[in-house]
Amino acid sequence: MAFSHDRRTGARDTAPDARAPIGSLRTLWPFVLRHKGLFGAWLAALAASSAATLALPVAVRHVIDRGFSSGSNIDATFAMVLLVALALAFATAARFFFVSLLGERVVADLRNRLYGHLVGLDQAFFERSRSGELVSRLSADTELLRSVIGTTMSVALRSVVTVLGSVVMLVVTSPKLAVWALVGIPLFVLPLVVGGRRLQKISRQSQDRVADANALAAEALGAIRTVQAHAREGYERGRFADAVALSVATARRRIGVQSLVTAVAISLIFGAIILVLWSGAHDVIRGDMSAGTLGQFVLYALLGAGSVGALAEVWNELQRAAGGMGRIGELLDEHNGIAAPEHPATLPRPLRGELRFDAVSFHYPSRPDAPALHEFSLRVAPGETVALVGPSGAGKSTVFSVLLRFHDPQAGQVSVDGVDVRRLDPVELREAIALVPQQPAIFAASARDNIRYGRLDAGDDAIEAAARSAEAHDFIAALPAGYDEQLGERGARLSGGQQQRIAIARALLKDAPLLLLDEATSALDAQSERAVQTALEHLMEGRTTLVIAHRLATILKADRIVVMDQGRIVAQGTHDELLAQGGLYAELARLQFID
Ligand SMILES: Nc1ncnc2c1ncn2[C@@H]1O[C@H](COP(=O)(O)OP(=O)(O)OP(=O)(O)O)[C@@H](O)[C@H]1O
Repeated sequence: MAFSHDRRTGARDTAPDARAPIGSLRTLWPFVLRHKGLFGAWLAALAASSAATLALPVAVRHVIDRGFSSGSNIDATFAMVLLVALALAFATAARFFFVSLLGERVVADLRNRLYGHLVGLDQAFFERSRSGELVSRLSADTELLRSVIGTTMSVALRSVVTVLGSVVMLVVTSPKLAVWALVGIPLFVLPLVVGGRRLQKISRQSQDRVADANALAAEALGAIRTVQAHAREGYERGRFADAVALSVATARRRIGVQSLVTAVAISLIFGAIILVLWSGAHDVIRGDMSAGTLGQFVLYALLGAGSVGALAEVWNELQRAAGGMGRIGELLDEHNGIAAPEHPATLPRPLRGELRFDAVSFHYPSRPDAPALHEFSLRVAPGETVALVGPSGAGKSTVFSVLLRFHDPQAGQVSVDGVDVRRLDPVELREAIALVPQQPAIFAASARDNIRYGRLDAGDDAIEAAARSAEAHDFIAALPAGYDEQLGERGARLSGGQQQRIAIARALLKDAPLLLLDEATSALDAQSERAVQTALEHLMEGRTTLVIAHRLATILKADRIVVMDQGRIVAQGTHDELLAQGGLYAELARLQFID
């Protein structure tokens, strides 16, 4: 198993689950409270805009009753209406501004908090989760919450205020019609709520089908070299087309239901208005009510009904958001199994660089019955270079993992200069170790910044010196933009040997006393091979080195060779000694290092 290889590229997003307890949204509250000023400003703007909304029908009544008759103060009436409208405009703008900004700020805090938490979690967590899913929680779920705060929460509170306000004003305007309306409104809102629910369920299925198609595309595009090398473009086109067709079929059902709901909604709303108008018209004709009052009543009824409808919609959205928040909450609750002890020990300075493994037994959390290391004991003297060799799956990479505290062994002890690594802060431990993985991670940044990853405060001179020492200077200098050349995602613009030399330069810059080297298995051409070899020799100088060796040159240079099989050490010695013993090493040497 390659030490640095990341196999978790799961691109498939999990569909947000339908319902979750609204209570999980409470987790958001502390994030909102951090912006008390914005929150308060929003509430103030909300109060103002609701007051203006509720005043508008009264203004309209005045227009109808007095605005058209000569003699009354027509200018003053219209000026008042204009004033209410302007107040509504500005209060609404302010409300939108404050609540949207609040949403952005809260979501930004939440994303920072979540990402900060995630990058610090232990390897066991990353082994059981898929990186695609984590990214989707960081993006899709937090996005959901942005809309909750920026829109849903705003609509909810505004609608509650409007519903209550309209009910009061309906009763004030015409108690008799109010009874009609209060019985009628729920009757016509109910079918809409039911239809909305159903619509939402189908919508979700439809989104899931779109996500499936996207996941398929992401997977194929991510492995485009494999796809093309197998000449499977046609096959992939077919698979994608099938997924898209399925999503259209699901969308068709959604569109159908949506059309039906629209027809029912419009019939019901107009039916209700006509009913109220009809009954009110009789009152107006009899002279029991003014035309303006009827107008005012209808407007309040519309406002109230619209807000009840909005609340029903908001409820569904809140539940979706609660689902998102629930999943984020779960991630925030994940605790780091490899945390620093309360009073961490410190490593001696300068570090001598002695490594000890004492009867270390370890199995991966997902494989309790398959020990990856079995009573593994090894002492590496300061400055010594030990080569680990063994068949695939022997546990070589696992030795690195327990030393780096990516995992803690179930039994035994790992120590550096006599200090048990479990007593150290993992950050201090890892600062003392330079790791050159088999497949170095090259970031989508400049060559300079990629090397600087080894020591963030390194100056340009130090970076160049490290690159020279790593035999990387010449090829970097020959790039069109030199050290400023962007290396492309995953180092797409570099050869394998060049990527390795960048990783070596990074390790040289880090200048840590302990070196873990996972030699690449892939063969390089002779020239590149020699450059990498020279770079490695510079890197190993004066450091305690553990190297997972695949090349004879490296093995011959090591002070000692440790042969591993099934998590144990089966033999140790020099190349000649081990060859003379025969056994596993002789077999491996024949297959791997000696043509
Ligand atoms: N993350 C993991 N979860 C579960 N099991 C694992 C994990 N990583 C490795 N293993 C298992 O632990 C054992 C030791 O693996 P390890 O990667 O240490 O071997 P290796 O000697 O480095 O092999 P290779 O030379 O192929 O890289 C193997 O049986 C492997 O399947």
